[in-house]
Amino acid sequence: MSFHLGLTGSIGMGKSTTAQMFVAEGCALWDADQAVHRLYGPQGVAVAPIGDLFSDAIGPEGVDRTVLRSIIQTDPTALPQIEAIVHPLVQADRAAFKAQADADVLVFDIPLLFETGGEQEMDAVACVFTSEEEQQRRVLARGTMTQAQFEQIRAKQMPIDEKKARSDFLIETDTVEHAKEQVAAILRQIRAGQKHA
Ligand SMILES: CC(C)(COP(=O)(O)OP(=O)(O)OC[C@H]1O[C@@H](n2cnc3c(N)ncnc32)[C@H](O)[C@@H]1O)[C@@H](O)C(=O)NCCC(=O)NCCS
Ligand SMILES: Nc1ncnc2c1ncn2[C@@H]1O[C@H](COP(=O)(O)OP(=O)(O)OP(=O)(O)O)[C@@H](O)[C@H]1O
Repeated sequence: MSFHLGLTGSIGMGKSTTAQMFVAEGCALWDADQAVHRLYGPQGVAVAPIGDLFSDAIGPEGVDRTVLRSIIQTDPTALPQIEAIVHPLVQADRAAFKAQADADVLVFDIPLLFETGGEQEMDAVACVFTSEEEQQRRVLARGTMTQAQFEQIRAKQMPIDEKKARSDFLIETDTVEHAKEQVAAILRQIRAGQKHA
């Protein structure tokens, strides 16, 4: 039986970067945002149902995220409708991964883990965190979201302090080296059969 570790945190706090550190230590990874990318891609299963609601958001590459971000910004009903389409498809993708994954530790990178009750499927949860100032700096430095779009998404997420309080392990993403040390320590505990710090 493999160990199921949920990896969460707020937008831009370092989930994807930290997830790759778990992969480097021999874990198998499932990434919810990457699953959404597959669903939105040219052959993606979410393209047709999203197109039925927001035809402007469909282009030659599937769902156009720039258009979708601006629709979400101006129409408060848009994101719940998109989630109703996307979340069941993401859930099915995760089930397919679980059915075939072959590693002692499976890591599930899920930004909305607690918001969607996904922690119930996990043996433990690790939460990445950094300060809100650093979070904003990192997200805006990517240049994909405006400040207003970032704030709208952040406001939808559970506050980071609550995520931290509900997690078994914490990973501070202040430097890459520090995060790697924390990942290695967590895996030592899990592999030694100890869930809690
Ligand atoms: C809002 C969208 C257009 C932003 O796309 P973009 O390419 O800029 O960002 P990306 O997809 O990489 O997501 C970045 C981060 O935004 C946050 N985020 C994304 N969707 C949501 C959401 N529905 N609620 C709260 N936070 C979200 C997460 O922290 C995520 O890691 C896109 O994320 C989307 O279509 N989201 C709806 C599907 C969804 O709920 N995905 C979350 C994982 S299941
Ligand atoms: N341990 C770390 N030390 C320094 N910088 C980091 C660390 N981890 C992540 N970062 C930086 O923070 C930014 C966001 O990281 P990453 O994309 O991993 O976050 P995320 O939580 O997956 O984001 P999102 O929620 O938007 O998908 C990147 O620029 C990355 O280089």
